[in-house]
Amino acid sequence: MQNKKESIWSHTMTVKEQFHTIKRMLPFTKPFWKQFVVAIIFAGIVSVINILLPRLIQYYMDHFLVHSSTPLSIMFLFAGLYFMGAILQAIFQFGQTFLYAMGAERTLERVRVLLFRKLHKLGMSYFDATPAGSIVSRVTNDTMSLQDFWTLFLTLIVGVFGMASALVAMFTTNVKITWATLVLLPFLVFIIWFYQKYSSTVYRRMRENLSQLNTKISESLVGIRVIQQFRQEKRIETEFEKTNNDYLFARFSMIRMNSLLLNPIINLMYALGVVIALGLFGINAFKEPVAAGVIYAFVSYIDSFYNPMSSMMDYLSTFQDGLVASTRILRIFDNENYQPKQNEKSNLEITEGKIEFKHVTFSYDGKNNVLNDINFTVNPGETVALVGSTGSGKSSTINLLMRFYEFQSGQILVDGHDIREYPAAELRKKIGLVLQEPFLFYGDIASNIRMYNDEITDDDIRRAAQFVQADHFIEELPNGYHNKVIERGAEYSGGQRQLISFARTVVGDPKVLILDEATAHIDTETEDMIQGSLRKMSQSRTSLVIAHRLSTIQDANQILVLKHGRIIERGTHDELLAKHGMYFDMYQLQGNTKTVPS
Ligand SMILES: Nc1ncnc2c1ncn2[C@@H]1O[C@H](COP(=O)(O)OP(=O)(O)OP(=O)(O)O)[C@@H](O)[C@H]1O
Repeated sequence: MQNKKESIWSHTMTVKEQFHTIKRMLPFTKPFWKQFVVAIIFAGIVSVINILLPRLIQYYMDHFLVHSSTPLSIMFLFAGLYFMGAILQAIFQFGQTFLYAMGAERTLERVRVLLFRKLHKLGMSYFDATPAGSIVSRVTNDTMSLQDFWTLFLTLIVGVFGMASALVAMFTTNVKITWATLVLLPFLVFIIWFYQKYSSTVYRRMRENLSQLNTKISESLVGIRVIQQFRQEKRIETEFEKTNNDYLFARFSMIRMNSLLLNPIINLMYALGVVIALGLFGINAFKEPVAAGVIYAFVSYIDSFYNPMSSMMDYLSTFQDGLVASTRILRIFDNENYQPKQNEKSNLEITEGKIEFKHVTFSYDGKNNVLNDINFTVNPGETVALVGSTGSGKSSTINLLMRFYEFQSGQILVDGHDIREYPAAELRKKIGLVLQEPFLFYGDIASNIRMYNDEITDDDIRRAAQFVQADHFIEELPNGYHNKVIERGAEYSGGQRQLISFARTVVGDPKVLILDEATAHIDTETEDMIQGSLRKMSQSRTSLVIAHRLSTIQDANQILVLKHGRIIERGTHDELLAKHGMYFDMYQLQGNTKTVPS
């Protein structure tokens, strides 16, 4: 859930933080620096042409237009020159906008790719702590905010060029009158300062409201079943309407502020500048005649001076947005919460499938141990079952073997070697995991079994499906193995999804098989059907099985009973029943009294 107090959007960045963030974002533009430099040079050329064009008109007015008999050829010459200048300006303007926008887009694309790459390197603990919605919003919304951020730089560069060149032109036209028109400058600076301060608050509020709106939408979509089941629609709708309303009012504030401060005030300042200039030129005219062309050029320069102001201010308002988005993105890049490290250079292979846990202790948060001094061995081909009440640490044990989390002390050995000594690919290939909630990808059944491993042939897929007895239902589908799988496999039953994931696991022929409540979603009939297959699968493989239904693990070579992260009992099914301990109680609770040995 989005916590209002913790939201990064509510934090106003100091100037030092802003500079630091910009400095860190700039290297992303490095591969495209040539485009940016050319775009900036073009922006300079556009500003120069912008100054030269009024000069041309000024020259024409003061040297030719004042005479009643200007030859047509001169008129055409100046018209032609002006037109060519305007065309040149348009070409450079196009080049500047195009090159800069392409550079900015490429930079965004690069940031997105690097971000996505980085996300896949992060460990599970990062994903435990960060809601999926928030990660999606970083890769999509935040990178989009960066677009405005980069555009602002161009707008600023173009604006500064435009204003500076206009100022130089004004000074070269009339120094005194230029100083007089600059009387308005402090007021302008005050408006910019005020706008920047007020707009960042308004935009921040808008961002926060939007973020809450997104959280509400994603929460209600993810929990749609629970919402409908518990008739929460009204409450969710009311909450959504309130958040939406807050967002609307935040936008109203923004519209009010922009409507007042952007164009009207800047236009007013421009008009005042023109009035001052014309007034002073008028006073000067009492002493000596003032050329009309000079007045025309000066008024044009005042326009060029004020014109970039509103677009610069407009982008300034989203500047904070871009900075905050950058900070959020940089936080992902800075995250050191990586997947546990493996020795990627080693050539070690898992050939036997022997698993040993030696004094393994583990905690998710570094404070509270969820596994304490875990010791057990699974010999090649053996099946070891983990049982225990909910929260006792069964899944955590498997999470360590799958290297989803790094453990704090002890050792996990595979075929006698430290698990860290194997390259990640070898572990993933030789240790097959079937999860409680099988996840299917968009595509078809074959691609979900093959998992984009080109070494796996269509025959392999068929054999794997037959092995887990998924072939019957797959072949009855309209397109068989090429039947479509939509997102998360929503069109298949829990049991069917489970069977597909079984086939996916066995097709790679792993040495070690890990089944986490693998039969939880399968009805009794299907379960009976696949229990045989599971036994077959386990025969040649080392298996570590989590099961709540104790009847399914009676044949295990060893059963480990966990409680509060410790193994409190171990032995075969019969040995444990004879102990009359926790396993015995659990077994009886499941209504299995008849088979309990006396
Ligand atoms: N990602 C996590 N972050 C922090 N704590 C966790 C995480 N996953 C599990 N835990 C905690 O670790 C302890 C052991 O959980 P674990 O999932 O291993 O139990 P389990 O025996 O598999 O339970 P169940 O049978 O309900 O699946 C619990 O107290 C749980 O709250």
